[in-house]
Order: sequence, then C-alpha cells, then structure tokens
Amino acid sequence: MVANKLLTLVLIRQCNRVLLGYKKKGFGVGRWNGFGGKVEQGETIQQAAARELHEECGVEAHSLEEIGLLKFEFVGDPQWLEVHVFTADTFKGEPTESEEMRPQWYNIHSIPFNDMWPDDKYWFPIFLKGAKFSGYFKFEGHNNILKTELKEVEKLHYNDYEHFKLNGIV
Ligand SMILES: CNc1ncnc2c1ncn2[C@@H]1O[C@H](COP(=O)(O)OP(=O)(O)OP(=O)(O)O)[C@@H](O)[C@H]1O
Repeated sequence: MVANKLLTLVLIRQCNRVLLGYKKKGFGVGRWNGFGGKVEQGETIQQAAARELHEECGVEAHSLEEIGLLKFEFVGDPQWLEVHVFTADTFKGEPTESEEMRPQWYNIHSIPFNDMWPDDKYWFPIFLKGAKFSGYFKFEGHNNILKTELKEVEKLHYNDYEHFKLNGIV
C-alpha cells in the first residue's frame, strides 16, 4: 500500500468574496485555486496550511478552520492525494504575487469554475454555505472525472495518528 500524499488548501473568505490564486507553475498550472501544497516532515497539517498560504501570497491567517477532506485518485497512479481544506475570514498582510501564485479576489457569485480543477464546482457550494464536506474523486488525466463521492458532514474524520506517525511527530 502506498501512503497518500498529504496536501493543504486554504480559502480566505470575507462576506461576498474569496481569495483565489492563479497557479503559475507546477501541479495545476494555469488554474485558479486556493493556496496550499505539500505537508512537510515534522509539521502538522495546519502548520503546513499556514506556511503555504504565507509562502504563496504573503498573508498570515491565525485562525484556520479545517472544513474539508478530499481524496483524489488518478488512473494509473497508486498514490492518492489527500487534500485538507481550510478556511479563514481574517488575515494579516496584503495578498501579494509570488513565484507560484497570482492572488485575486473573486465574488462568490462569479467563481471561475471553468478555469479551476473540475472537482471544485462540486464542493465549493458546500464551502460557500459554511458547511463541511468529505469527498472522493477519481480522475483520468487532469480534466476528466470518472467517479465522484461527496457528502456534507458535521465533523471531519481522519486518522490523525497515522498522519503523526508518517510525519515523525509521534
Ligand atoms: C485534483 N483536484 C484538485 N482540486 C483542487 N485542488 C487540488 C487538486 N489537486 C491538488 N490540489 C491543490 O493544488 C496544490 C498543489 O500544490 P503543490 O503540491 O505545491 O504543487 P507543486 O507541484 O507546485 O509543488 P512543488 O513546487 O513541487 O512543491 C495544493 O494546494 C493542492 O491542495
């Protein structure tokens, strides 16, 4: 069995607007998304989320709330992606372009779903109404979704201990 690759995704939301970033290089290049990346050895998922947010758009959020857990399988790749989605409504600093991302505010009624990962249009509505979600998407290539499982949840469930073990925390 191959361990999942742990990734974070942060969406800053203020009333009617959401901060997205245009991915300038790497995985998901050319698409709008939240800010995030890989969880590194020795850090918690939440620390990774805050670090990536700061590295990619220069802002600091102190009250990140975990709102979603998404698992992605890509046909032909034994390693699944496990994306931990966070939100915050306050932050420090001014969103600033980095090497990886170009930040821009979007009105919640004009989210550019056609230029985002195709799974986003399914779970964004749950995020935008303030609820939590858990999902699984099976991709063929980067544009085609073969299978979708998505549910709104009261509470997120995942095996913290497995993560801590994996990352040398316990
Ligand atoms: C498949 N459907 C998906 N839908 C929505 N979001 C997705 C996603 N799959 C990955 N993501 C997010 O995309 C970022 C990748 O970032 P990241 O690992 O930094 O990629 P990149 O190759 O640039 O990293 P390195 O520069 O090699 O570290 C990271 O926020 C991750 O949560």
